[in-house]
Amino acid sequence: MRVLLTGARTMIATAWRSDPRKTAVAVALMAAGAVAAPLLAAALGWMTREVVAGAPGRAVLAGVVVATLAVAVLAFSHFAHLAYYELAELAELDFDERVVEVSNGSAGIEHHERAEHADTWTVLRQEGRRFRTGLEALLNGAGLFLAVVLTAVLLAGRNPLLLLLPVAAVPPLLAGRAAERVLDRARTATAEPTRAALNLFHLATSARLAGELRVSRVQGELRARHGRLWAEATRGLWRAQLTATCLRAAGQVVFAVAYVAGVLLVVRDAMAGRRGVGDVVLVIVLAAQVNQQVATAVSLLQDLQRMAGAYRRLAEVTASVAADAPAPRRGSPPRRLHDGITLDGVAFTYPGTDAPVLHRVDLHLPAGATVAVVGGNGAGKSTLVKLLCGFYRPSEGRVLVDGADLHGTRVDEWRARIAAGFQDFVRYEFPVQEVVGLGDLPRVSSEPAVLAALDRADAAGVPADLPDGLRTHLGKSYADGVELSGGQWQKLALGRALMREEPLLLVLDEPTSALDPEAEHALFQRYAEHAKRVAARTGGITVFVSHRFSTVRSADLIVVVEDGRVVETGDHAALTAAGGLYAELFALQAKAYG
Ligand SMILES: Nc1ncnc2c1ncn2[C@@H]1O[C@H](COP(=O)(O)OP(=O)(O)OP(=O)(O)O)[C@@H](O)[C@H]1O
Repeated sequence: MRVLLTGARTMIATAWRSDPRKTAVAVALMAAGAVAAPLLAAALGWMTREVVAGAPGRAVLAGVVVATLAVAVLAFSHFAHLAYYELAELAELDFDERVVEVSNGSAGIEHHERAEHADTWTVLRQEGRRFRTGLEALLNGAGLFLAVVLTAVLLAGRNPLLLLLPVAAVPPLLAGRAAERVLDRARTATAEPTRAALNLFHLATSARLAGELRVSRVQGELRARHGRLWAEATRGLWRAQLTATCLRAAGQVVFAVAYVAGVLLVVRDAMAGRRGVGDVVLVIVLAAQVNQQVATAVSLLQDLQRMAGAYRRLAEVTASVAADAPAPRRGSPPRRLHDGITLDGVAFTYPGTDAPVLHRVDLHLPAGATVAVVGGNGAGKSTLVKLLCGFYRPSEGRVLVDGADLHGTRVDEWRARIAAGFQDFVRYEFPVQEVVGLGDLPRVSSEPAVLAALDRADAAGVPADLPDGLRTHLGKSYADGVELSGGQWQKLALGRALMREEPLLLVLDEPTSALDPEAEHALFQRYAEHAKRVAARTGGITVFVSHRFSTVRSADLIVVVEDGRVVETGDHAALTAAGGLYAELFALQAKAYG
């Protein structure tokens, strides 16, 4: 209930903040439309009385009132709908913005990785779309409340026993709430197959992946798996729908009995001469409205509960993201590195898993060095990079930046001093200028800065080949958007990573996997020279993760990672002379590339 009230308050406050006049008009129209219905029943009773009494003048007047109220019942809610349509859009936008804010609201990325949060995110993304209904329900609910009060007053005036009619509306309401709880549980329980099915649907309809799917001829298999997952989710939801429908029907039966009893009561009063025929008409119409009011209340309650459920989930996620947040940090990163970055006995296990991914890593990355991290798939290279960026805190040990624990350093300041290019990069569907410029937000509009970054990334040719150069809009979401090749997207992403000119730490986690080995090698050489010049001023470190040994041979320090352990470190000459894993793998790759 508290969540429901909080959700309702938040929605109304959002609507009021965004447009007080429209909110007031919507509420007023809704209220007028709601009270018009019981007033119509009263006017019908009045008209009947006048007709029976043979008073044509008053009967005509009553008829005009009846007609006016009948039109009002239809028209008011229609106009109110127009008024609150825009408000509902704003409420939905507000909710979406909160979800985005919470999603990015912590320094780390733990809350995205935890399986127990994944279901909540799935439901939240879907529920955001239903917010329009939530606000409508709220406004309709306020109008309904007025209508119920007026109806109760009119009924009590005919026979106090008729007040039991609204009381009989309670069981359907309770049944409706129970039904919604059943559905809510089912939605959470089926979130996993729903998410998996949506993922398969996305794979099977993505233009980017269409080629691979055709070549590997897995479309049929994907369709079958999608069908199975969908059927599993639907089965769970259907069972819950069945239970919910039975619960609601049981509640409605209770009211139906009370309705029949109420009408019989007033008919008996009329036959005994205690009531006129006008009162019978009034009660028959009003009692039917109570029925309608109950049905509306039940469905409104469902919408409101659904909205409250979405707010509850949002509150849970917000609380857990806040709980994941580290204690306030005081330290600032140095302006330049003197000693470098040290991993001191670092071990790491991903949250929600048991198996350690890094085991007691001791490693020193000297200031000003270009460092290459090599190793097989799943060795732990990207995890190492994530710890350097401060996405996670090591489970054991410390990451020291010039001797100061990274955990005690303000994350936002550390992030402002580093730059990164990831294997899994973002494809922003913006103009090229922004796609690259976003790597250094304050200079997002600076053309010279973007051109220089593209030059460092050896990617100046990408905009040069596009119809509007840096102004070319990218991506398929726009009619005039241009689609790039995987390698071109990757080059722009690399340019973005190189926007910051003097980072203390630049991590490039396989940012060139779509390039051929020679291009990658040339790029690394070129960038390493630039990095050396910058490093002389700032002591900045460049960490390059790659599978290709030919690329990394000129690095000052090569770190070989295997099964979560650093097994060798040194430069190319030292490592080949040592004749260990690096020497073996280097020789293997050299032979393979001829
Ligand atoms: N978010 C995660 N949650 C749980 N385990 C993870 C997560 N990310 C990676 N792992 C596990 O950690 C191990 C190391 O993964 P990591 O991505 O660091 O390897 P990598 O050396 O970068 O591999 P690749 O070269 O294939 O990219 C793997 O066994 C992987 O399954």
